[in-house]
Amino acid sequence: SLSLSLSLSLSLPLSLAFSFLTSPPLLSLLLSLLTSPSPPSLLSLSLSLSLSLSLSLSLSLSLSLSLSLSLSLSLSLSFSPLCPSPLPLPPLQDAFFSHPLYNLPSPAVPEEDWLLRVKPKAQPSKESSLFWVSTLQDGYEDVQWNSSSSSHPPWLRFHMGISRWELYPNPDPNMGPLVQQLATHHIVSAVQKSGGTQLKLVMSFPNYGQAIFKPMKQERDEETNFNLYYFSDFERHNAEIAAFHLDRILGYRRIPPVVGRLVDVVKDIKDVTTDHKLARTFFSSPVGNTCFYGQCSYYCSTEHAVCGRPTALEGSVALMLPDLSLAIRRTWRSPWRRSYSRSKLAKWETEPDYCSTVKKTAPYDKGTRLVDVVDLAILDFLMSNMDRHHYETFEKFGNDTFLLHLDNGRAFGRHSKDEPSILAPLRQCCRIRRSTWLRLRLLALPHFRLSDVMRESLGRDPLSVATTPLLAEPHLAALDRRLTVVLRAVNRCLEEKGGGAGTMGGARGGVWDGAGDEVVIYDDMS
Ligand SMILES: Nc1ncnc2c1ncn2[C@@H]1O[C@H](COP(=O)(O)OP(=O)(O)OP(=O)(O)O)[C@@H](O)[C@H]1O
Ligand SMILES: [Mn+2]
Repeated sequence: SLSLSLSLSLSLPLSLAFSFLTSPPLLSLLLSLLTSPSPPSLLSLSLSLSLSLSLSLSLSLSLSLSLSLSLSLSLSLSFSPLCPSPLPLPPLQDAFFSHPLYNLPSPAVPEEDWLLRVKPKAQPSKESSLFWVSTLQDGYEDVQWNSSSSSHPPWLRFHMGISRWELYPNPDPNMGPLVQQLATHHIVSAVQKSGGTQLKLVMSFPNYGQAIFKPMKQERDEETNFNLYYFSDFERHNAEIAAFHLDRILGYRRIPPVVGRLVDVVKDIKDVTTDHKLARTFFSSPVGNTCFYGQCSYYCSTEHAVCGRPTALEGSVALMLPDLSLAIRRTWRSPWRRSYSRSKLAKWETEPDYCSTVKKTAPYDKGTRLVDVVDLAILDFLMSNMDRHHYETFEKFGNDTFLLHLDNGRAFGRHSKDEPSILAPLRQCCRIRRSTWLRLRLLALPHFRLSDVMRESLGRDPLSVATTPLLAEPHLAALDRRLTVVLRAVNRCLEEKGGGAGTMGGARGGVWDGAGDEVVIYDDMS
């Protein structure tokens, strides 16, 4: 079944097999079939099952049925109990992202630079369809997911759009529908995600999409206790959301989409979970709120439970990357990793010439890897994330590829203080991509001010449409302050190295010839 999955034929039986493999519960599978919006016959079935359906909804649904399948898909979003109607999200494209610096000419993506490929005429094997017919008699046979991308659900279109240099393009017409679904789609299953230190859940949607849910643990305007080490800090759901926006505004596009969402602890988690260990940790607090704490190595105890009000719980929902069986990821230890000890310092903190060693070490001695680590350091400095011990890449692309910026929950903990050491890669190596540098300078201009662009961008998150801003104003102000620190660091490098801006011949992925150790600006634009 692994080789079948690899062919990614996108037929329903196969994706069923797939979702069965990735999320064990058969029950949720049945449920997802019932609520699957794809085939009209099934849709009406799920309609008749739904009690809370209003007249206007069924009207618009039948309308959309005659129009197209994908339309009915987005309409079924309104089933979520906490979101009675689709949120009025403004269009995601705006003047800012139309700027030429966000639309650099790039050659067409060669076939081998896509992470996943659809086999155009792949048919499910007899064996696998028979296997599924036995349990799910009628229903899915009519479904035709073909290679035309308009028939794919947004999460799948996102997966199909991942390439060697970015997770998604700009502009991305798929981003709106994808964000909308993450924010409103019916949750058919929620189980604890294994691995990692803090509590998080994997949620599944009726169209087989999956997402990682991190619950709110800290109020948005709360600052992290100054006596707390970065490695014992809480993870913040709004940091995950804000990091996605910031990464996109910096023009990186290396963080999977994350949205804010209010879930119902009972209906969306407790009632649908097949995770017995998780289910056992639910309880009612003294004031009658429903709480749970799960099982993990930090903060998973009654004292650190997450609680609904009385059942509504805020959290971040991050789209899951393609399953590891389809796209293996490689984990790299960051050369500027902290010691994760209260008493020890890391090598880079004591050796002033640390970067010259890194520059000679593979894979940092060639290509874009070093400037990509600098890009990541800039993102982390802006949001004050000290917890970047590792980063990941897609194995398929070898060393010439972008870095995934996953796990940003410990960012945006403090606004009143900057952490200069996070910028060490930039300060010590004195190298930065030209495109990054130019975009940073753009974001320092009064009419494109970083804090303003962030405020506007975050304002489009479904959660801030519904409640209060996702980042408190002092955090936004800190972004502008830190941006000037980054630009000053680049200027200092240029002064020290005699304005050593030069072309290195190689554009994206070009081979670093090692000749220009003095070059500050890595030319990725020629
Ligand atoms: N959007 C995603 N899609 C798929 N896998 C993901 C995604 N985000 C994170 N992961 C994987 O899950 C792992 C744990 O997630 P994350 O790092 O966010 O949690 P954590 O509790 O902070 O973990 P740790 O304590 O190890 O840092 C990551 O190392 C990554 O491999
Ligand atoms: Mn982490």
